[in-house]
Amino acid sequence: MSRLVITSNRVLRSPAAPAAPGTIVVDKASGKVVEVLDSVKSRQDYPNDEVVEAGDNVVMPGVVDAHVHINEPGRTHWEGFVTATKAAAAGGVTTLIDMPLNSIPPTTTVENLHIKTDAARGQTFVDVGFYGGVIPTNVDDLLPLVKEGVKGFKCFMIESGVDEFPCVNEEEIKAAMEKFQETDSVFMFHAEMDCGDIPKPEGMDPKEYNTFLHQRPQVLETNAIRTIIKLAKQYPKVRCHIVHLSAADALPMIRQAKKEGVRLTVETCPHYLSLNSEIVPEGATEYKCCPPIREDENREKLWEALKEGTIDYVVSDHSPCVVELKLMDAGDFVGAWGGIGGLQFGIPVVWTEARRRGCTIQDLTKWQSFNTAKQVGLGGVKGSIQAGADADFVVWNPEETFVITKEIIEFKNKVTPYMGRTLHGVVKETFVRGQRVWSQGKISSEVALGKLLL
Ligand SMILES: NC(=O)NC(NC(N)=O)C(=O)[O-]
Ligand SMILES: [Zn+2]
Ligand SMILES: [Zn+2]
Repeated sequence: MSRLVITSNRVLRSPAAPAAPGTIVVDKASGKVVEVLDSVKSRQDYPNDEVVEAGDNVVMPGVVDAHVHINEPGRTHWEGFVTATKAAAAGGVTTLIDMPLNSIPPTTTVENLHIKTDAARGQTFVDVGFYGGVIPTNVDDLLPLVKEGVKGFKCFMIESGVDEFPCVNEEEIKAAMEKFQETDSVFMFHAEMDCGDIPKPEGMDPKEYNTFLHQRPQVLETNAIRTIIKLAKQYPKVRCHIVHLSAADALPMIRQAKKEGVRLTVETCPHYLSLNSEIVPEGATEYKCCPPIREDENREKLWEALKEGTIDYVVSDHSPCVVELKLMDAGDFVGAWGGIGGLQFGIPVVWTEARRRGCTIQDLTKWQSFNTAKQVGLGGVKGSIQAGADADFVVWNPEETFVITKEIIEFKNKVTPYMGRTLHGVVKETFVRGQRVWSQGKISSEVALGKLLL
C-alpha cells in the first residue's frame, strides 16, 4: 500500500478556511500530500490504499512547537529526545524546535550543534529542528551556525539559570545583530532585563507565590522590550522576536512598534493564557517559570493581544528539570528551578481557554501550526494541509474531555501545573510525513522516524 488516505467531516487545511468535509491523499514513500479533495470519499474508492476514516474528528495540520528545551546531552535526566518527542506525538505536535540551552554543551558553536544532533539522530518520533544560542563569547560562531541550518538564535538579557549560557549586554547584542543582518535568521530574546528593579524578598515567605512574583515584576519585561525595539530600529534588516511574553504592560509598546513596521514577532505560552497567579497554591513550584505567570487581569490582556495578532503565536516553552530541583517538598518558590513541563498539552490547554472566548479551531491552527511553521522557515512544508506539503496531521476531538494524570504523561519528569485538570480536546492520532506515530493512547511506530531539520 503506497498511499495513505484520510477522510473526515472536519478537515482543517489552514487558517484561511473553516473545517470542511475532505479526503487527504498521501504518497507514503515521499511523506507528502498528493491532493486534498472537497468531499468524504469512501473506502471503496481506494481499494489498494490504507484508508483512515476519521469521521467527525478534526484532521488538522500537526502542531509546530517552536520553543522546547530538550536537555540532551548533558542533562538528559531532565528531558531527552525519546521522551520529549513521544510527548510531542501524544500531543499532536509533529515538529518541534529545540532551544540552545540546558543541554551540555549548549548549542553555541558548530561543534556543539553536532554533539546535539549526534545525540538526537535516530531518537526522535517527530521532526526536530534546532536553534543556536548567542552568548558573550560566540559572535564568530553565529554565521557558521546559520550555514548549518539552525532555525534562529536565542539570547538572554538576564541570567538564564544555567552557567554555560550567560546573558548578553547591549553591546554584545549589537555585535550579534551585525552578523544577523546579512541573514534571514530570527534573533530571539528572553526579554527580562534588570535595571536595578529586582526587589529583595526580605521578610517574605518563599512558599508564597507572590514572593516570587514580586521578584519578577512586569518592569523587567518592559525594560527589555524597550531595548529590543530600540535595537530593532537600529538594525532594520534583523528579524527580532520576543519569546514567552507574560507582561501585558509591554503590549502598547509592541503594538506601536509593529504599526511602525519594526521587524518584530512575539510569542506567548499556554501557561500564561490558562493560569493566573491568584490560583497558584502555596508551595506549588510546578507553576514557577520565568517570566512568571501573572494576575488574571494580565492574562485577559494577553488573550486580546493574541486575538488581534499583536502576539503572533503560542509555543510550549517546555522547560522541565528533575523533580528534586523543583523543591516541591520545601515548596520554595525562590530556590526552585524555573520552567514548566507542558509539551503534550498545548492543544487542549489552549483550546479549553480559546473555545470559552469564542475562538475557533482555525485560530488554534494559526497560533500553533501555521504561524510557527512560517517563523522557522517551514511555511508551505509544515503548518498547513495542501498538495506538496509534508503529511503531518493531528486527528483530534475538540468536544471530548479528559483528565491529566501522571499515567498519561509521556515527558520524562511527570511534573506539570496542569495535573488533575479536565480539559477539552482529545488527540486520537498523530501522523508525521504520512506515518502514524501516535494512536489510541500510545506510540504506534516501533522506530523513531523523526527527521532532523537542518
Ligand atoms: N533555562 C531555561 O530553560 N529557561 C527557561 N525557563 C523558563 N521559561 O522558566 C526559559 O525559556 O527562559
Ligand atoms: Zn527564556
Ligand atoms: Zn524557554
